[in-house]
Amino acid sequence: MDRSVDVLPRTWSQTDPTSDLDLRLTDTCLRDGSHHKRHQFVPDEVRSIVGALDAAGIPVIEVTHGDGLGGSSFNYGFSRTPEQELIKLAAETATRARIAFLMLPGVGTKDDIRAAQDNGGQICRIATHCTEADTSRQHFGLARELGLETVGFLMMSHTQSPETLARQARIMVDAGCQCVYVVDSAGALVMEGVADRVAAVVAEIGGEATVGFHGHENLGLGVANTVIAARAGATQIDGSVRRFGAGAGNTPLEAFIGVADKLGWNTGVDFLQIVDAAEDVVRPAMPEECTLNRMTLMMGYAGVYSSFLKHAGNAAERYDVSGAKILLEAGRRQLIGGQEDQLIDIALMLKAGGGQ
Ligand SMILES: CC[C@H](O)CC(=O)C(=O)O
Ligand SMILES: [Mn+2]
Repeated sequence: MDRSVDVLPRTWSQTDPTSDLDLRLTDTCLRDGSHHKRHQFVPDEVRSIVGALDAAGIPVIEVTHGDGLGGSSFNYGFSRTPEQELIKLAAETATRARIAFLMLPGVGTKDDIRAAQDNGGQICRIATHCTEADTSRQHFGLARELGLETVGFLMMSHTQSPETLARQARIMVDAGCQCVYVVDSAGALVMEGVADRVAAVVAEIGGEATVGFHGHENLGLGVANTVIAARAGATQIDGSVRRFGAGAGNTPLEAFIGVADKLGWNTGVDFLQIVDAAEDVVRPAMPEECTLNRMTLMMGYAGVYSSFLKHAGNAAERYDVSGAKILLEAGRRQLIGGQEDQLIDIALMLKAGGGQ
């Protein structure tokens, strides 16, 4: 059956130099969505989500604790099902998709990478704060030695200039990274800010490695930012079906796929199938929709790491202070991943009448 749908007239895109892009998509609802789910995925959810995304043609599916390999802990929240078990299930379920896993140096270890590969993971994504790429060297080295495909994540990219990001991307590529992502962890970037950063990274590493973009929806710009990232040269694109991710969620992948169809870009994903998967398979696994609200908007506005949302909400409730004010102060302090405990510090300061 021909499932193609009529798309808008392409008056503008006919003159667009990027009108025939081949993009490789990664769905991250089983990793970034783990933050939203408080790391409570169960095997049946992984089976059904991987089955549906794989059938629709999503080429890469990321599965890990939200904070990456080894993230299940008191600090970040314990996984209901061990992540290695979920990676194994995902790999057994996928017929075409490759399974990716994430690790943050210092949270996971090299042994975790080995175990993830033994369980069927094929793509090793190493995430560092965007000024700390040098901490990823040994992990890229090991991943390449093991024959894994490698991806680097420069998190909180809004905090640094395009030139700094390009230099950090160079460190990752020299260490063995095959694709560097500009990661808008806080959903704080506004279109040109994405384009400039992606373009600078492409100028530095293009020809040796590809460039990716990972967006968050905190200012409602996930799809727009991702489109402009692709126009600037990003060929690997992250998103989460139904936005299932931290903060207000990730770039909604099904919406991006529809937009890509209209622009004549190739994703290899069947739009009608992915829309059904979003509604019938992914949504039921979500505790609630990922929405724009006071807290998530504040994250984008103040530039706060999306995975802080639940931690800030917990601190606000526990100390009976404004969660939005906690986030504003977290943005002012430019907190980075691993500093979740400072959210409690901020809550206590607000409770004592400080920072009001
Ligand atoms: C804790 C890792 C983080 O969630 C990675 C990521 O998706 C991001 O920085 O946006
Ligand atoms: Mn993310």
